[in-house]
Amino acid sequence: MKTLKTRTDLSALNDQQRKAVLSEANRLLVLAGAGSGKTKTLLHKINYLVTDKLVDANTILAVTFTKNAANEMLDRMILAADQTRYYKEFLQTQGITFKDKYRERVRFLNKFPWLKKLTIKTIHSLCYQIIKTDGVHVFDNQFKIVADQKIGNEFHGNTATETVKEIIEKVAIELCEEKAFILKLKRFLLDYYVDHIPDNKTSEEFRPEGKHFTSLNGDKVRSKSEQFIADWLFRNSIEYTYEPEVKVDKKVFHPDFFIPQGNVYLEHISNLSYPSFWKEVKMKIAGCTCIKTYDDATHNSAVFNSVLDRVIKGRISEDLSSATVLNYDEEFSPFRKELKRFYREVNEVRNKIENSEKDLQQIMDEAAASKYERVRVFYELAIPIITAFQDYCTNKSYMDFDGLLIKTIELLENNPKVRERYQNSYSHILVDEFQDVNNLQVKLLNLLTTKETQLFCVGDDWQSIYGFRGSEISYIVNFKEHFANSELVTLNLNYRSTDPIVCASTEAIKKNEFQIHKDIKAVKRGGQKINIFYEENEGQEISFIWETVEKHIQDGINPEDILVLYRRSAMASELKKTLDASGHKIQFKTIHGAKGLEAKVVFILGLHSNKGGFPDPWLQDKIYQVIKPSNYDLLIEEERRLFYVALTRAKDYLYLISKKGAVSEFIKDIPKEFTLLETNAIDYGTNRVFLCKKCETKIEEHYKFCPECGKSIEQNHSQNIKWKQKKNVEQQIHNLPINFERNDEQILKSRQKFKRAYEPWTEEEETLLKNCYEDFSITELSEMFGRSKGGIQSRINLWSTNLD
Ligand SMILES: Nc1ncnc2c1ncn2[C@@H]1O[C@H](COP(=O)(O)OP(=O)(O)OP(=O)(O)O)[C@@H](O)[C@H]1O
Repeated sequence: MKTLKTRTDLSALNDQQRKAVLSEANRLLVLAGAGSGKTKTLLHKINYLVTDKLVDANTILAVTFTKNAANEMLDRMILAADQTRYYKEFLQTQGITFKDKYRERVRFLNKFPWLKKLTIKTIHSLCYQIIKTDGVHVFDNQFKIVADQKIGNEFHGNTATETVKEIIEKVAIELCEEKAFILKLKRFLLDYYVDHIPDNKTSEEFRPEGKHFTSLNGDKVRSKSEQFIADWLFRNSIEYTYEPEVKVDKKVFHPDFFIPQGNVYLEHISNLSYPSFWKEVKMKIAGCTCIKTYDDATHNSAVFNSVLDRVIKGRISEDLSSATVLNYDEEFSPFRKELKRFYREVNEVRNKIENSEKDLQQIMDEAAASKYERVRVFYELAIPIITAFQDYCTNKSYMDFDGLLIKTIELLENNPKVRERYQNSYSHILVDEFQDVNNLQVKLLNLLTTKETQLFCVGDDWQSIYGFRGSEISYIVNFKEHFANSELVTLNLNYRSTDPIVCASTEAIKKNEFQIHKDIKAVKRGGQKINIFYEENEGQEISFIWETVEKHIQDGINPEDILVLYRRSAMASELKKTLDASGHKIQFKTIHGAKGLEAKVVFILGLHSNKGGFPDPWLQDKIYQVIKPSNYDLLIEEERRLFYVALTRAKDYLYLISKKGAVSEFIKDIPKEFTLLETNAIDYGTNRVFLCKKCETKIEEHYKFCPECGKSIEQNHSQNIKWKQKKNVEQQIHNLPINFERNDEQILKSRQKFKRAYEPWTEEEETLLKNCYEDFSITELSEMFGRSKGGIQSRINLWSTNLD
């Protein structure tokens, strides 16, 4: 590319990056893969605008998605401006706090006044400023921000002391003062989060055998009808015993219920009940009153209610109209986890409704028409909570993040003078992470720009991962249709990761249909292949990661340059505890939270196909489909983009953690040429499979030679032999008796991990260890013997010292 003389130093950019910086287009999309210098290009563009184009820094607005990204942008601008290199050294100082960074950032911004004039903000922060200044037309401008979590000082302390989650529970508690509501909520939690009644079966069909239905007072009963009776008794505050034992003539009977207040037994008759004639006769002889209800009546709950009113209430002397008031804490104390999940789902629904085109009434009508009881009841509970939440926030002058956008749009749409003022304020608008914009954000950008405004967007459609929060990947994929007369520059060199990581991630994402094809090349050639670990037994993954982390730290990698990523926080909790206890301060992040980050060593947890693994297309839940129908393939595509983001955080070493026999489809998508098989064998079905060390062909265990290159399995696959040897030793250890009876808490805990923790070594065990310890690593021995690594090592040390 012909180089144009510029005052800004653009020598650190490649041709495409420079083309983007120099472009005069009023609408430009810089489309790139991960690690290709999007942010770097955007920052050079700002420098170029101010230095070469003499644009007033006051009129430049750079929009980021997170506060951290805005701070990082500012830091990178300061680093470029600071010739003394002091700021670089400061940022590299170990242990500096967030506050230290903030103070130093402000000090440096004061040193470079033009930097201070720039507006580098999150989109929410920009809206906040607009509403604070001009929002009196649309809201109480003394409002406070309310967020899902406690937030820092982004809004100058103007934040509510309570979080969204706290308010949701608060208004729900108020609604629970009405008995019908609290009982409906409890019934919902019990049916769908405790008993897990599936959508596609009628309740009656659901596991008719065994006691699988939880009644409102927590008993497990055998059928939906019995649950109905138990619930009816509970609602009416009538005490009962479920399946009491009755002895008549040395025979024991178990009628369904005993109601002491009326001294009656109740037997519910269904086509699954055992013949009751004989039982009845015997009970009558014994003088017990036994009333019956029939399954036919249960098909209509109103009918069944009146049956119970008639047959039971008449026999009870006490006045039931003064039935007890139910207490929220008492009712839900055994179900806090389920309640938390329910509120989380209500909040997801609330967020989605705010971002959707539909209003509450429409959602309510569509939910009421759902053919699934679970969906109908969920909305019967959620809509009153969401309405009460909105009223509460208006009353307190609270605004949430989506509210900020909605009110700003309303303000700019309805007040042309205010809109023009903002349009004139910004001649250049630069947007980072453009792939994650949603309808509201694009609406806002359109309101802030005129034909003359330069809109410079950078993004990567492969990294669009906020569809679940309403972002629309189509804005980046169809940029030209949304922004007339736009131009496109593509960046296709990855500076971050090694060749196998770039190739593997590019191959993985290519499985998506909805994407823009890009030919990404790694600048760093060579590098270690991706390491896949297949866990065979519980706890192995922790040992593997622990040892690998230690190995990298010994090799000189800074623990802060090691990143553990996961789809859901629960996947990492055990590992985090273990590593924290070992004193290693490595970074743990959800993949969503790792956006924009990079690290030398990355582990991705939970890549298995079982429930709670990865991919996890949770939005296919029918509850969310009421707001916006989404098809399964598109949800998997978003999961795959999330996988791509995770893979591309790694600079040099990448470890994927999976489970033997339940390998995530995403791992199978990575071509074998980019992966390395370390500790365990892959289970592709019933046979154990190894990769030939010479040509990496899959070879089943029973093969004598590699069918591809002819390499002998016996010679080449010591792993295979070793595996058999290991199984043999494990079997022998398994057959040894456990001789130790102590049950201290610490020992029990340790036993969950190591079967023989604290048990004295027996002669047989010691002989076994002596025979095989040279063939295995300490970790393998620890797994085989069910003892800690320290325990094994000290045993071995003992003999070596004795030998000396
Ligand atoms: N032209 C270049 N020459 C050398 N290094 C570069 C160049 N462009 C970018 N880099 C380096 O590549 C790395 C990634 O850059 P940057 O963070 O700007 O990428 P990105 O595209 O925004 O990444 P992502 O979208 O994956 O978060 C950084 O370490 C950056 O310094």
